[in-house]
Amino acid sequence: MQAHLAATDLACRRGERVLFRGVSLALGPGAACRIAGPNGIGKTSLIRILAGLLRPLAGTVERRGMVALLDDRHALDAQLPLGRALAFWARLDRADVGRQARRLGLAGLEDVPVRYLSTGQKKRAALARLAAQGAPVWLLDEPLNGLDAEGALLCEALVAEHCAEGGIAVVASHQVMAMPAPATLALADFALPGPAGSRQGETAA
Ligand SMILES: Nc1ncnc2c1ncn2[C@@H]1O[C@H](COP(=O)(O)OP(=O)(O)OP(=O)(O)O)[C@@H](O)[C@H]1O
Repeated sequence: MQAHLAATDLACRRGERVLFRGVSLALGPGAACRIAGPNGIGKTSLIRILAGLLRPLAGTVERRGMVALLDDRHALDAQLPLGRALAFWARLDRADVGRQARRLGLAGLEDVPVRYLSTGQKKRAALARLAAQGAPVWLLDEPLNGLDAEGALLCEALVAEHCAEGGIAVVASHQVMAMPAPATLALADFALPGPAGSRQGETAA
């Protein structure tokens, strides 16, 4: 089954604000797209709509293939040593997370409780799980946050390899990131006019 992710005419409302309207994209195997825009424009909201975690105000999303979401909720048990926290996902995903963890520079940290890891180490651990998981569709929300220069290069390499193997990557980031394809969706182009971007009389979906 070939990976596919398409969004048609999406609109998003958060609270009383309509953030954007008319967002569409269509990504097939090997495609990548960066969602760019300033703080608060709605990048995380769009990623969550694409993931199926947030209902759009309007529009539809079609997904084919397993979807993996990477955001600042790393889904690693804070009480467990890193090795055991990753082993949980290795069992669930039937994947070699250890190999990816070593690649991401986490060797030697297996016995350190997740709660003691630095921000960048936790992000690297989440990337290791993502890379091992084998999901064809990656949704990455600010993947470079917390990473040093070497970590950022590793993250870019993972995305490039994923797409070269036929995966799809959507990356929401206000930071410039090397992407395997030059496609950028500037969310500001779809933001509602006016200071609050709101429209009267609309109801939340
Ligand atoms: N649950 C919510 N209820 C009401 N408003 C919300 C909710 N979640 C987010 N918002 C608002 O929606 C807007 C967009 O938030 P979002 O996190 O999608 O933006 P972003 O582009 O990812 O921002 P950043 O670059 O700072 O991460 C913000 O103004 C935020 O306050």
